[in-house]
Amino acid sequence: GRHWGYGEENGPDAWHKNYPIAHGNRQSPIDIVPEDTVYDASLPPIFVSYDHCNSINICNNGHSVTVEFDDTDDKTVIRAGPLDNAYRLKQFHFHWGGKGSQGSEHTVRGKTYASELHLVHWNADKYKTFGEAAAAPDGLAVLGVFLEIGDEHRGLHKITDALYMVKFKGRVADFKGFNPKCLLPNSLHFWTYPGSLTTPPLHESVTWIVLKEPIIVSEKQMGKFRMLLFSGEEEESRKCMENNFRPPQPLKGRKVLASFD
Ligand SMILES: CN[C@H]1CN(c2cccc(OC)c2)S(=O)(=O)c2sc(S(N)(=O)=O)cc21
Ligand SMILES: [Zn+2]
Repeated sequence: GRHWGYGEENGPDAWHKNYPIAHGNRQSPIDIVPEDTVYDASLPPIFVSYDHCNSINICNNGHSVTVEFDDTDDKTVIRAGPLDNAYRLKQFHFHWGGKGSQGSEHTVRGKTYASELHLVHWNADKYKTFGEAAAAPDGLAVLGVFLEIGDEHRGLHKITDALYMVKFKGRVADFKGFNPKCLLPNSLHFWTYPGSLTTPPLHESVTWIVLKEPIIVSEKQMGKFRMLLFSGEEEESRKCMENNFRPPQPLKGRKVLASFD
């Protein structure tokens, strides 16, 4: 049937037809209003252990470009912060705009960024498989990092130089030994709130950890993401992969905690 996407017909406003949870009480992304967040001095810092990094491949899934990791043991995890367990890195991917500075999913007092990086982790202490965790209320933790246009980012080059290999939907290429630690900003100050996947199946299983400090990337590097296609090689209509972001969703009374004052 009609697969979900970001077009006129199958975009975020239509997702509720096949995924009624789209109108749920803990949907993501949200607009983060700093003055409405609650500073929680008891929130420990997040602890990122990405040292034994083991990326496997880079893939164009028709919605974004993802880098997948070997999550068969606790080599690459995040802990602490709002989390009660160690959460294993499964994949990271991006959302971005068509031009200028829209493209992020979370916004900060209405400000959009050019792109947003999502590092997707699952609670392997508590759940046996990723799929099981992805459907559980405390199953996933996604670390969100804003990308702002400025000077070029040295760590992002390895990614943007590999995008030509996965131009078309369905393409997968080897992409070993990439350590996403180089994509994190200096400060790990974060906002956190209970939310959902921002794409179908929209499971309300994500503890969101959104870093306040953006990383800086160049317009040229962002342009390389827009050379990706939503469509497969065999399709005649070639649609550039861009504006693959869901707009902010109702907060529905949720509290956003801040790890910093
Ligand atoms: C297509 N995008 C999603 C893919 N996933 C997925 C795949 C299979 C099953 C499943 O639930 C059972 C989820 S995922 O968990 O890796 C994520 S994380 C995420 S975001 N933008 O909120 O960070 C979107 C998606
Ligand atoms: Zn995402």
